[in-house]
Amino acid sequence: MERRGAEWFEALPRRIPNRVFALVYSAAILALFYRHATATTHRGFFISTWMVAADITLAFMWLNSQAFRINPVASRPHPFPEDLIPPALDVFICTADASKEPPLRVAATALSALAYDYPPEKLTVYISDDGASELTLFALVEAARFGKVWLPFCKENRIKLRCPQAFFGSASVTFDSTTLKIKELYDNMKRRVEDIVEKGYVGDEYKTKVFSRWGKDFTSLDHPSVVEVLLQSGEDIDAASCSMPNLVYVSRQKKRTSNHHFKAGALNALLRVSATLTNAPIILTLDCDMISNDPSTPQNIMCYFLDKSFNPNLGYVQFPVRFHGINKRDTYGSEMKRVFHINPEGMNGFVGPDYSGTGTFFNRKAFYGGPSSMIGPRDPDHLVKSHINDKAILEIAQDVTTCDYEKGTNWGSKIGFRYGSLVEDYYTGYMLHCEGWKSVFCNPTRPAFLAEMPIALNDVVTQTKRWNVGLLEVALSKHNPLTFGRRYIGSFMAHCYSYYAFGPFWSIPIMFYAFIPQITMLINVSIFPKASDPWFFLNMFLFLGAYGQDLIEFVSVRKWWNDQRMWLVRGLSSDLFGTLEYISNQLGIGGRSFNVTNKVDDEEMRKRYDEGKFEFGVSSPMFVPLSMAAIINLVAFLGGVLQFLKSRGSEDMLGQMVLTSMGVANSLPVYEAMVLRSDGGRMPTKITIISLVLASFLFLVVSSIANI
Ligand SMILES: O=c1ccn([C@@H]2O[C@H](COP(=O)(O)OP(=O)(O)O[C@H]3O[C@H](CO)[C@@H](O)[C@H](O)[C@H]3O)[C@@H](O)[C@H]2O)c(=O)[nH]1
Ligand SMILES: [Mn+2]
Repeated sequence: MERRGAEWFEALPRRIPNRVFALVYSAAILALFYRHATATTHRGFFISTWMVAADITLAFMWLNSQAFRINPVASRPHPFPEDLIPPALDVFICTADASKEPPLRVAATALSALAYDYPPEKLTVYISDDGASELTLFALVEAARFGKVWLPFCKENRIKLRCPQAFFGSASVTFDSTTLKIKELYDNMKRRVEDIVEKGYVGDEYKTKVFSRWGKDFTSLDHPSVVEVLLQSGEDIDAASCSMPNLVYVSRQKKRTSNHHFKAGALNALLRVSATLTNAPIILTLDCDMISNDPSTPQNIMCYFLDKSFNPNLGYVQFPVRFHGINKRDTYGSEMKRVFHINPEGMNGFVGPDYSGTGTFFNRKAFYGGPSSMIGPRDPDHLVKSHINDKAILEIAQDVTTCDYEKGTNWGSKIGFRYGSLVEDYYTGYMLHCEGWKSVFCNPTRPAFLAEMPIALNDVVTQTKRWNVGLLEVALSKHNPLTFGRRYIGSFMAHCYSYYAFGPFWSIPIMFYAFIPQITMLINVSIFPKASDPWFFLNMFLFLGAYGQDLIEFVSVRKWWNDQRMWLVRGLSSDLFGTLEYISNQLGIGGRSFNVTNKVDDEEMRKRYDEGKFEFGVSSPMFVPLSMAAIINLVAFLGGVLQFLKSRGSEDMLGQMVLTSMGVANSLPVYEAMVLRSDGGRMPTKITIISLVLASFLFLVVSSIANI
């Protein structure tokens, strides 16, 4: 399964120590289970069972994670072969809710893609608006106009960051007279858009033909399909008399009664519209907050698709999702270094990285069956000859975005982006790999894209809860990576995918280790080996070994610390609640929904975030288990300190004390938010009280069954 070809790939040196460590660590795991099987302790049945379940889950996840570590490989970029003509490129940008995704931001993202250093007659930017918002459309109309000065300005000055919002906000800009003039134009545009957004509708003075569909019966949940060409290459000329690229606004038809399949459905609609209008062989998918940070990206990746010496079955090129606006200590571990940087390198050594949903260049053919089993369209290479603004063509484009179009077809099952999981990105990439497509991870020093992450804890865990529901939808389906996937992509890749799919199960060990050692220590029940027992060192080795390896891969101690804390926080919130939501969906209670991540900035909140404070603020039930853990750990810690002072049981309890101290250190921001803070981000008193009550209850329950 290993990837060959020295000129394209470079094996990373860490794979050797990784393999050695994996051997040692797996011996330690075996020893642990040997002890579980043979040791006679005075733990009760209930606690022993949960402990074994916790340790089995940890061992299973550890086994999965080894697949990422066994053969990490970096890709070597190749210069674009000069004698080749660049193919056409269709860029897909999705937006879904103008109240959570500010129209100005969507427009700025579109501008950053329109401004690519790419032949304008070969570049088309498609916006899919699942919110069917005239405000978003208005912002895009404004962007199309502003683009006519912005594009030549960027190209003449060789600007790299071509999202106007980010560019004017960055510290390195020198404001000469031209720059100031452009900034004024941008500010005017910004003001117009923000005024309209504030009003909530587009006034008559701005109502051009493109808004004609928005009428009385037009709502975001029920409306006909809209396809509007806002810029047309060859027709629209910029301020330097060069052609503009194409810009197309699409809002697929919606009916209350049909299933829209969320983002996957939106992307499939774009696949068909673009096949009708431009049919570029290469497609870039972007979220509406993912701006381009490097105008040469499309040129740079074409080598993978065009160079004959590279794998002809290349399905997609994945860039790491990198973020701007993350605070220095990365409070919520939002960088997701493991998911977006370390693990993709691990998969790059086999079939290739998973699909992250954004920052991905696709081979259009990958959406139509396996490399050797294409299932339509009849002529995937057809060149679109008519004008994209041609009336007949636009009618076809409208037709392919109606609710009924997909009925009785393979869309979402065998072709296009796949339906059935709320992580359509993960699921689609996985299915493409199973069909035989390969992918490649491209991680240039200068980030190709910059995205944003939520800055309130509730938004963070709500996002991961949705991911968890989607992951379980794959894990517990007939496409389970370990049974189905293994047959097509091999064991290593299957374990990589399994690592994510079963991620929500982290809550089994995390809940155990957050509550049980602490409560049992309070009632003087020892559950780990004594400090003088040689087995104690085994436990310490397993604990420190896993954490240590994680730290080494992370490099920055502070970021690592916050990242491991978020792992625990997720285990006590989104992993648990995601699993519960998945179960209730399966039972038919409550429908599946894609809760769009909030991208609106609150100034006060941003200030607190930049200071590194946790943002609780809202009374979210997901804060309850982690508050309970904070309380129980603190009480146990104080109790433990007393016991140690009296030097009673210190030998028996050392392991439990180590975990409790770790729990308290991790909970410091929770105590602060409960007691010390008075700002809007403090822990709501209601949550604190509920947690106190439930923590006491849990204490009573566990202490009464601890010896059973
Ligand atoms: O019905 C929907 C719902 C969402 N979106 C768009 O999907 C994108 C991602 O949504 P967001 O709320 O930002 O979700 P995140 O969890 O931040 O997104 C991550 O996770 C998603 C899967 O859950 C992937 O689709 C994304 O690419 C990936 O960045 C956004 O551009 C949305 O506008 C739609 O087009 N239609
Ligand atoms: Mn997002």
